[in-house]
Amino acid sequence: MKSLMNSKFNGTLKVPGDKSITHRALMFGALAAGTTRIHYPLPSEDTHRTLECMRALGAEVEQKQGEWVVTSPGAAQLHAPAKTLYTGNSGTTTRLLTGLIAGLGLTAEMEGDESIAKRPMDRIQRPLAEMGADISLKDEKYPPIIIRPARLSPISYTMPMASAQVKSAILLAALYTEGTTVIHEPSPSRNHTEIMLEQFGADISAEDGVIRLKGGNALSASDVTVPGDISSAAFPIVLAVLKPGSSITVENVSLNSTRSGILDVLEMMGADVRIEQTSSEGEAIGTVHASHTPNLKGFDISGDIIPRLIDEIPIIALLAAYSTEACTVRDADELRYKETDRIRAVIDELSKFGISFTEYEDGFTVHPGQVSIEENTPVKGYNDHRIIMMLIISSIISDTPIEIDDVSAIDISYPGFMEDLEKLRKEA
Ligand SMILES: O=C(O)C1=C[C@@H](OP(=O)(O)O)[C@@H](O)[C@H](O)C1
Ligand SMILES: C=C(OP(=O)(O)O)C(=O)O
Repeated sequence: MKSLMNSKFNGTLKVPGDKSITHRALMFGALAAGTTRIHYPLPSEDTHRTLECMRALGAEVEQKQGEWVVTSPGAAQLHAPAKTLYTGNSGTTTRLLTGLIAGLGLTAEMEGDESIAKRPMDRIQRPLAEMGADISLKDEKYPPIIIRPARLSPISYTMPMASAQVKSAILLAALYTEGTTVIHEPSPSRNHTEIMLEQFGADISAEDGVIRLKGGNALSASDVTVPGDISSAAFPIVLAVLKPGSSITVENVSLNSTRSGILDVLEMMGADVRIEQTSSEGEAIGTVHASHTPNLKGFDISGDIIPRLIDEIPIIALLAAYSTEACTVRDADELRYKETDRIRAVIDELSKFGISFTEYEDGFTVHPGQVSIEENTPVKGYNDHRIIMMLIISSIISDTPIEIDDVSAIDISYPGFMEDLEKLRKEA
């Protein structure tokens, strides 16, 4: 990390593929008979967990450079896994797969790492049980998850929280039911499942927060090209905005409006960020140019924008620390149920750099002030990739090395993160 101090960051970058889209392409590829080619998938810890689970259900997945090829006998020929499925650190794998397996009427046991063991699964168990699924949880809430065969029926479900994982688990379970499942979303959450299901031939519509899926259509294998992940791009983009002398371009990144809330926040703050959309068919894709901007304005965000930037809130907290005005995030209680309690983690660790917060149950206010890091301050990454990458960016901006307990979790979502920063580095 020392080599990244006293530097400017300039140049053009392509970040690794979108994690949410890669998970879904593997799952839909396994459900569709035939061959699905996934171009530029994200080869990360989390997506490898989904890949291995699809193999355990009977799909073949060939990993080539820049392409994964899923060959499946089709949903009806998939089988119960021989062993407990291991979902590692991945909430998306755990929740979506529970819906998928319940929908296929198979038996399976599923467990993950220490963090997954603390993430609530009753949020998917409830609607799936309403459909008729037989799912047991530890203490009625946590993994390990046991799924037993059952015949499912469509439901009409109003989601209590905006969660693409809950929505997607229900949609996957609904694929093979007779009739139409209707889901009401309180706020728009990421819609990759809806976009990809349509591409794979499902009878699905989404309008004004209501998603309708008519079960019974077999999915057709289809090729998927995965754009760069905006949640990964967020780190170099914020680095460029905060670091004097920096200016970067991120190409081929997802601009899906259910994911691009961080770009709206940067605009509210008056950051020098320019966006060019290059494709709007299916998943919107484009280029983001970001340059250093002094005197950033404050922001006050809550409501519908929150699911659109939920995973970016740790790095947005750092951005807020460099604003000349107070910045507030509310309605983000979902952050307490991620890899770690991200509200606590952000406040506990950034407070060590002299950043002043007011904490709320559902968010925080960052107060304007001087960020000052003492050399080699020990900080915790909580094994949470997004917290660790945010801490690394904070250290680089301050030109002060810090001691992070463990950085290996970066590979959950952004393999090559440090190498990408190194490529953009120019001596100051
Ligand atoms: O569906 C997905 O791919 C994801 C949904 C979000 O979680 P929730 O559904 O819990 O909001 C997000 O935080 C996660 O990183 C990925
Ligand atoms: C919350 C995240 O992922 P998951 O829920 O899949 O573990 C994330 O990537 O920030």
